[in-house]
Amino acid sequence: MSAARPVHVSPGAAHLPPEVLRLLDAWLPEQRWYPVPAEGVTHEPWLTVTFGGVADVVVALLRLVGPGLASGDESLVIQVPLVLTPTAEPEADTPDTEAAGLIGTVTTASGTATVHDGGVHPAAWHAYFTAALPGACEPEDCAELVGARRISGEQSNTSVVLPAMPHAAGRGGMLKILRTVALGPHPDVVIPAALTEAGWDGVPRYLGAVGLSGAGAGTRPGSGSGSGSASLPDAHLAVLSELVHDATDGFELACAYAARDEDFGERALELGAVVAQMHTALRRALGPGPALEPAGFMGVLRRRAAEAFADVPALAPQRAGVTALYESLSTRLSAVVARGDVVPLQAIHGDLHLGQALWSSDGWKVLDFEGEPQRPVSERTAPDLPLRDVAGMLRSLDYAAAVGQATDPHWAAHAQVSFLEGYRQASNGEVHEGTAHPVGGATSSGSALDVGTAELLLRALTVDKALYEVVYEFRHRPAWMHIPLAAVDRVLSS
Ligand SMILES: Nc1ncnc2c1ncn2[C@@H]1O[C@H](COP(=O)(O)OP(=O)(O)O)[C@@H](O)[C@H]1O
Ligand SMILES: O=P(O)(O)O[C@H]1O[C@H](CO)[C@@H](O[C@H]2O[C@H](CO)[C@@H](O)[C@H](O)[C@H]2O)[C@H](O)[C@H]1O
Repeated sequence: MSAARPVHVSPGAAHLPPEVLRLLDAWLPEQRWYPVPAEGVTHEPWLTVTFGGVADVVVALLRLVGPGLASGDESLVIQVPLVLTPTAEPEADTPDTEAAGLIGTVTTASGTATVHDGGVHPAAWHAYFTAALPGACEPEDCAELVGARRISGEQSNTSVVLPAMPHAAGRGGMLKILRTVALGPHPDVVIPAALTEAGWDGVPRYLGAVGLSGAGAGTRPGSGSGSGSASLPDAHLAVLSELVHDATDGFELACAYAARDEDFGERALELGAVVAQMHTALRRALGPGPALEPAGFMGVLRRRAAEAFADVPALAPQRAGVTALYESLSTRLSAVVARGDVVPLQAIHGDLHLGQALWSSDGWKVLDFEGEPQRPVSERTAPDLPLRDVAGMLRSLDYAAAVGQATDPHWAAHAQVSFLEGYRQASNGEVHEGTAHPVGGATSSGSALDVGTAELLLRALTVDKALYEVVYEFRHRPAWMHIPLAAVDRVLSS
């Protein structure tokens, strides 16, 4: 056993020869987690991270520079862990070596080295793991990493299952290497840490994190230490949590029900209750936010819609309907505020969908508090309306009906009504404590949204989510673009 490994941070491309950077320029845009369309984008080395006592693992933090991308502190930064291994012979590129994460071989003045993707390499997993957990093992006898494997699939980050890792409640860990690094404490660290500390068991228990400048807010004291320089930016690189055993992905579960036309009502009801409890736990753990300010809120909705219209020409016919819906909402919200009512904001999940929920023998567990990865982090972490998460789940149930090819035309609507009922029932418990409105997240202490405004708000947030999804599908899965496009149509004509 050793102490937690210190993390060393150097500016620019220290430890990374230009040959490696050139290799990455070609490889990065092909990765599923690459966050933007690659055309015209260059990769500018920002920081390089190494781990004390580990020779061959180097993490490149690269700023994405290009047309339409934010710059300076707002830049999109991607995390690229690499394993550089000196070798005598260049390794041939075959399907086997690709699966093992071989990016290529470089020859520099100091010799020839293979370059592997650290996201799929045990040496890098070990480096992160021992940086997150004090007293963790050495690589040669690391029982904790036995059987470790990266999970496959459409992920925005890189997650590694550690089935043998012991913890207070049993065995099994999940190491998540964050592919998009944000300046400041990362919500996928801070929120699970706060919910775990508050004792809410609807989230996999938080165990530790890796950060640049020491333990950021919400990390275990002493874990993930950086090299301690006061000038280092605060940013998280990875998070470690308990593995939820025998879990089924919520989206796969719902699609399987939809494919059989089986009633998903009971599961959806339970999920609604868990989402309501999550909102209560977040409000208690992180405190209430400020009141919603209609002009600013509507400004953000309109800007996001304008961005979606600019990105996806197929959305053009919806522009007038979206504008009219937002206009009605703006008028109603202004009236709410004018009569002295307050709509409080709070920490929310921010990108809630069925794939962020695991169904286990212990009920539903909620994952991935990163927020919508395509949004700037300041927007993602800002206090928001809990109703935004509700809209996210409603959209997801619609996706499950479409992807699972439910033939029952009421499958999605029935699941959505059950979800809302579960949310309402669990929120009603809260009203007695004077903290939450059963639908809209407004306070019950003399200042609630009227039902009409709450419903309009939910429609607008559903459209906002569906527009985000249209852009997401346009970039990543064009064959599914019809699903959110149809939803925009439906909400506008309802
Ligand atoms: N603690 C956990 N226990 C079991 N499975 C998990 C856990 N955390 C994540 N997963 C699985 O990994 C997948 C990806 O995790 P997630 O945090 O959503 O990553 P991403 O941001 O890359 O989408 C989830 O859909 C889930 O199937
Ligand atoms: O991978 P993340 O969890 O970061 O989220 C992104 O990818 C999701 C898809 O993997 C995407 O979700 C959309 O598709 C889901 C079905 O695959 C559906 O259940 C969701 O409702 C829908 O939004 C998510 O929007 C995106 O941020």
